[in-house]
Amino acid sequence: MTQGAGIKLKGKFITFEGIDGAGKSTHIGFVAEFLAARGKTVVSSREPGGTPLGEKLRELLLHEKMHLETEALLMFASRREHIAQVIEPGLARGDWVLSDRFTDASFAYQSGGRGLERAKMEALEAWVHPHLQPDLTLLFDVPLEVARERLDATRTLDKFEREQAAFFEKCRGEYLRRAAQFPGRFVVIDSTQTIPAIQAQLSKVLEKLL
Ligand SMILES: Nc1ncnc2c1ncn2[C@@H]1O[C@H](COP(=O)(O)OP(=O)(O)OP(=O)(O)O)[C@@H](O)[C@H]1O
Ligand SMILES: Cc1cn([C@H]2C[C@H](O)[C@@H](COP(=O)(O)O)O2)c(=O)[nH]c1=O
Repeated sequence: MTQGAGIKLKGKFITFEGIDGAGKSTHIGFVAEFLAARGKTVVSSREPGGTPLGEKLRELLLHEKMHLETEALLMFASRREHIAQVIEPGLARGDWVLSDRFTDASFAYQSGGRGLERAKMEALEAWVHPHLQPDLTLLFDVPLEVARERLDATRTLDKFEREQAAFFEKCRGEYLRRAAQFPGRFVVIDSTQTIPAIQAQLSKVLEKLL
């Protein structure tokens, strides 16, 4: 059970991670329906974003050039608001909170991809959510050529999605490093599988958490 500082958090917190185009957003709806069908109240959200202020920060983060440390700080500013307004109130009510990305994305993108020292990221994490970690992190893992093909087929690319292959290799590497560091909360999903095969795997993982 996730614990806040002195606050009993009764719900469960599940995060969805992966490089852009890995397929995580595709599966959030499935997980929400799976849990709702089993009587859970589900809150689905995303980062950066998830609150009115967070969505404004998202626009800046996805479309404006900025210093790397500004980018990291704004990611955590959006997160602080998201935790205060959405994540902790939801968990305190006993809801299941699903977030399309959380702090692992900052490690993957700002540290892995862009090279910001991990110690700075750890300091921000310790400041912004010292007592909160996901109960489960689903890491959708794909080779970046597959992710790129999926993105190119579907949308206009934002600032991150326009990055070069080497950037995404480093993001993916950092995600996999964190999955190895925290095996108790990460489940790595081979996202080259078909959508039904992934949903079957997700069902088994979720059954264990119910
Ligand atoms: N397992 C899969 N097989 C084939 N296509 C998939 C699979 N998973 C997702 N897709 C397709 O790939 C595209 C990107 O998926 P999705 O938007 O879920 O990725 P994402 O990881 O959330 O990307 P981003 O982080 O950039 O939002 C979508 O068109 C989706 O239908
Ligand atoms: C939370 C978070 C996100 N990012 C990046 C990762 C993605 O490229 C975008 C968000 O877009 P999505 O389509 O909603 O996945 O933001 C990041 O660099 N650092 C973070 O902490």
